Amino acid sequence: MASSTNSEGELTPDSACTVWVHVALDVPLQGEFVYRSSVPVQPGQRVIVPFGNRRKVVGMAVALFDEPGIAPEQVKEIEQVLDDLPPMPADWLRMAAFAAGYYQRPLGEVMLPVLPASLRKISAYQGERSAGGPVARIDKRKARATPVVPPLAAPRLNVEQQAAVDYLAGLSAFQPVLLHGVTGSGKTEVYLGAMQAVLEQGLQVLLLVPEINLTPQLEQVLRARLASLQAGHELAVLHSRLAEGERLRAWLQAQRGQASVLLGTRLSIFTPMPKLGLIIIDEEHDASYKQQEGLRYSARDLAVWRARDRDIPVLLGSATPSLESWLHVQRANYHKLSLTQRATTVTLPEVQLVDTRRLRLQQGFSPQMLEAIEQRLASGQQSLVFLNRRGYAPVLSCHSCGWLSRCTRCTAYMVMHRQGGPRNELQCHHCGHRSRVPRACPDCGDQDLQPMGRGTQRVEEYLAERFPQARIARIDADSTRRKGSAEALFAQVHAGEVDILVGTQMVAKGHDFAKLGLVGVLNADAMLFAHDFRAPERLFAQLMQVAGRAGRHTQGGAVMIQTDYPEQPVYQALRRHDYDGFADYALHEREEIGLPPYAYQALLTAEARQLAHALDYLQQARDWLASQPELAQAYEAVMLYDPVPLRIVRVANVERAQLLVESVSRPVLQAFLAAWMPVLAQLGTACRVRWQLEVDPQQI
Ligand SMILES: Nc1ncnc2c1ncn2[C@@H]1O[C@H](COP(=O)(O)OP(=O)(O)OP(=O)(O)O)[C@@H](O)[C@H]1O
Ligand SMILES: [Zn+2]
Repeated sequence: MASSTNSEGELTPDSACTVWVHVALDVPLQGEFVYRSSVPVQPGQRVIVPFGNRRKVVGMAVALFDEPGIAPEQVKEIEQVLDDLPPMPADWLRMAAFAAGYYQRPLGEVMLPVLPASLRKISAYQGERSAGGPVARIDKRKARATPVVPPLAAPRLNVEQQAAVDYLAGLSAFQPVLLHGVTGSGKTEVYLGAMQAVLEQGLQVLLLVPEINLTPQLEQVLRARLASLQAGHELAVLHSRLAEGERLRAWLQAQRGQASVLLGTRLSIFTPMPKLGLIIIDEEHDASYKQQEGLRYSARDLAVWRARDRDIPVLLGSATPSLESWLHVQRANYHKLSLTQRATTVTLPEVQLVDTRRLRLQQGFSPQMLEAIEQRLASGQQSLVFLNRRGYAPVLSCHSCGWLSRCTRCTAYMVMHRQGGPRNELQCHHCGHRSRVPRACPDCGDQDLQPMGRGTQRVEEYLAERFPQARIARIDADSTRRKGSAEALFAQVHAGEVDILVGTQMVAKGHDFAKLGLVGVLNADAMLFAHDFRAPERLFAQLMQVAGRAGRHTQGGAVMIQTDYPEQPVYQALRRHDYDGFADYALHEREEIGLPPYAYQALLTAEARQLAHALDYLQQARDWLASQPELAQAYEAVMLYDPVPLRIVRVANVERAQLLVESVSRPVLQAFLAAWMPVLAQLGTACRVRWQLEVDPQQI
């Protein structure tokens, strides 16, 4: 007799015989793998199985069967069932299955990589140092004591905030809510208010933020607020910079229902939370919610899916909502709540466009901007200079022969980075290649090599020269590489130890700087004419966010944007703080051309040593549909564009091309992609190219 299963698909305890198990493995092969087990195993349990000739891997049991479905003698035995955790819950398995289907990835490539690393490492379970497995080890270790935070009561909410909280507190079933609040309107207080109502019912809250850098400030507020509530509520924080042990601990707190609130970046969406009652997504428009490698999921979209599946409300907050969410509001799929006023000051900062066409700039600065910085210095306020380009100069050039610092491996320039004298470097921001700055031109030997253009380092250098009395700090990916350095820099700004802050988009979002009066934006036009159709939307959001850092706690905040194109609709809408106007304009344009959110896209990318091979692969993938009259008809609503090289076609000596797939119908697109995947895999092997398919690409 084969083993018997009860109605939940679990093995009944008395079954001693073999059971056949589908196991999802983190290998790039579609489908699950069949194993046998003579000990009880349940779906959602991790198992150690032999794979290939000698390897062993951790997999996830996803289903049990009475029959193997293939010749039983080919089926290998599960080596160990890991039972240091209860099986992953059913809703978690459903979400993983949905993500695998929607993003066209093998189930194992979804389920395993999203777990804390030690839960899927053989060495954590077997061998001398495994000591009962990672869960037992972490449970034995004492948690690092968290600083005790003095409790902080909520401020008196204003009318709009209170109305938003009241509405949210009245929800108990699935309902997506868009909280559209101007910068500094106190969206965080609405999150906290909504959260409190859910916590009082003994439920858990998942709060997603786009950036690690935003967690410390929010974490502090959250701790203080939780401390002021009656019941002892625990907060867990999850992001990718955590050490492995810390990550596992936070994950376990959430998974065991001990943490009432989980604050985290996009990967937290995959954390099991048994009592989940509310999901909040801060800065919902932010591109960081989209994972750019491996499983290319959108944490925002999965959050809405998860909320629907769990039948709970989901709150999306932003000063500049994505056009996707805005359209959902127009179509009445999402309920909209608005905060139209700033919480602490009466007015939004004045936005001034500085027309740079006829101006003489000094190191990129207009006289107006320099004067404004000077005035703020005199009055003891901070200024933020925003430039979305790190390094010293984007390219180095030889004035006598025209040599430029090209990367030998990419179709891109090497960026000059100044680290002092002989340590000055050229760095390729695409492949990571680094080299010394040459003393003389490699082509003609001339010693007069000049940096062209400017990045944050050079701006910082110039400002130090121009305002010797000012305390200047720079925050970008370079200045914050060491763990803790971003926190330290932000703390300096908050403490008022900085007069002028130079930064990239890292400083643009979310931060609540109390003494910041002026925001100056350099080189905004660079994004205006980018090829991506989302460029204006992104530019608008970014500038609106960075502008929103000004004058949050003092009157008279001001924003200066330098541009050669002041008449562009993006800038005009910014001047008026007119998100609605911009969104209507942009949506109208998208509808006319049939672009997202009015259409759905997927992007097939191919990589090869030679561009022709990549293009050829894409062309064959495209031709496949045309060659099947029946399918071509069934997928009439799917449009396959011509294969094209990427704008930066070569990176690290690999040539890249892409093919865009589009349809007005999401289900039709999904069905087509599922049918197309095996063809892509087959062609990929035949053409020897690396390929990947991205659903809902954010960058094209
Ligand atoms: N009701 C209130 N009374 C007094 N202060 C408030 C109130 N609500 C919020 N604040 C304060 O207003 C400031 C701005 O709030 P918050 O950072 O939540 O804005 P936000 O809407 O998230 O803005 P952004 O989109 O720019 O990040 C904070 O310092 C916050 O403490
Ligand atoms: Zn390179």
